[in-house]
Amino acid sequence: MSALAAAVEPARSAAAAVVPARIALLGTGTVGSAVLTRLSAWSGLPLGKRLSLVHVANSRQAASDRSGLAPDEAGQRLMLAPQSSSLDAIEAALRGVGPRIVIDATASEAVAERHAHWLAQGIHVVTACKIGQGTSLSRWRSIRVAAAAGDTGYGDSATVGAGLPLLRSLRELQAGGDRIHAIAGVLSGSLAWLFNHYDGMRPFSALVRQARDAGYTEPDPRDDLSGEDVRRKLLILARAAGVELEAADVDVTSLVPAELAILSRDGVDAALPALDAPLRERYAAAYKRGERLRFIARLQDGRARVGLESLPADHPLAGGAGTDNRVAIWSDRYREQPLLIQGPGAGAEVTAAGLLDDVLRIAGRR
Ligand SMILES: NC(=O)C1=CN([C@@H]2O[C@H](COP(=O)(O)OP(=O)(O)OC[C@H]3O[C@@H](n4cnc5c(N)ncnc54)[C@H](OP(=O)(O)O)[C@@H]3O)[C@@H](O)[C@H]2O)C=CC1
Ligand SMILES: N[C@@H](CC=O)C(=O)O
Repeated sequence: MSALAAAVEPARSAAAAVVPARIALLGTGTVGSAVLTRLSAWSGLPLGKRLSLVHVANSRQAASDRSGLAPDEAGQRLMLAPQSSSLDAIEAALRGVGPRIVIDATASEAVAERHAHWLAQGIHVVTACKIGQGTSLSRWRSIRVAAAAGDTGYGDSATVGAGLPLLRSLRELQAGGDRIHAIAGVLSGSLAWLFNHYDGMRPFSALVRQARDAGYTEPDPRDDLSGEDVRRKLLILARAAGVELEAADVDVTSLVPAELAILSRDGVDAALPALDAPLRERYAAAYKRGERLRFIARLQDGRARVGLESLPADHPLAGGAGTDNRVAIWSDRYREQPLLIQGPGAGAEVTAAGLLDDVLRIAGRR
């Protein structure tokens, strides 16, 4: 063996000896399916060898295999699975050597309620769901306490900006000694898409259906239209910036008329046209002034608000296309001109990529 080969060999066998992280994926809808697609593209590649999918579940069924489920067969295995879905089954399914990671690709309160428990048990959590960190302050605190107690990671990149480097930038600025002064911007991918496409001619409700079918909205699009999804994202950003707000501290102006808000989920689609007349009026008024409608979140001096604003066409927050989020951050070093972060803020592929970035970061923590 040459000297070079002898030097390379131990490094190779150390890499080969890396124990893959064991993954439980919860949710196989828009985002969960894209996670499976991305994982299956890594089959046989070095990235894929670092991860072993041992459990997949939706709200109805679950499939587990300690030796690993092939991601491209997981959907089929789930359909044929005799096991009904239970959050109690996850710890047993993840048992074994190597880091254990739950990926939460649901919008489920019950799953979010378990985050702290898993973290305290030594199971890392990576989530696209904002309910864990973006609702009550007590739940946000319990997640942080549990992660410290369990020495576990909480991957939240996908919760705001669908994986855009927003939370990461806030944390890095503070780690570098900056205080965060203010945050303002478009935090909803679906509302960005809607107001980038709405021209006052087509009914707004038809666009909402299109955004839902493209996978940009929450499972219930009223969670976007009411501003609730943006409230959660602003709370996550604010708390990460050291401003520990309660949900009620955010002043939210909803786009959902009362007659739509009171319906059960089954009745929503048929009632969406209730949005059309009020939004046509808002659009016409903005158009007359040469302005653009944008759904904006603002945090400044401990005050937070979320709602539709009419902005001059050349306003820094009026730009962007498609589902673009566009967020300005003012801090000690970005005092006059803010740091501006822009990019797609919704969609299955970017969100799945954001989730798996966090998974790989955590799996590499050893
Ligand atoms: N869509 C996007 O662009 C983005 C979404 N997100 C977040 O990702 C999450 C998922 O969104 P999306 O994929 O669009 O939603 P979907 O409605 O398409 O999928 C949700 C999935 O969660 C499953 N589920 C519900 N409860 C449970 C449970 N107790 N155990 C296991 N699985 C469960 C559902 O099961 P079943 O199929 O049986 O109903 C479904 O498969 C949401 O929290 C959303 O806010 C974040 C960033 C971007
Ligand atoms: N429904 C959300 C999806 C991403 O979080 C949005 O529209 O931004």
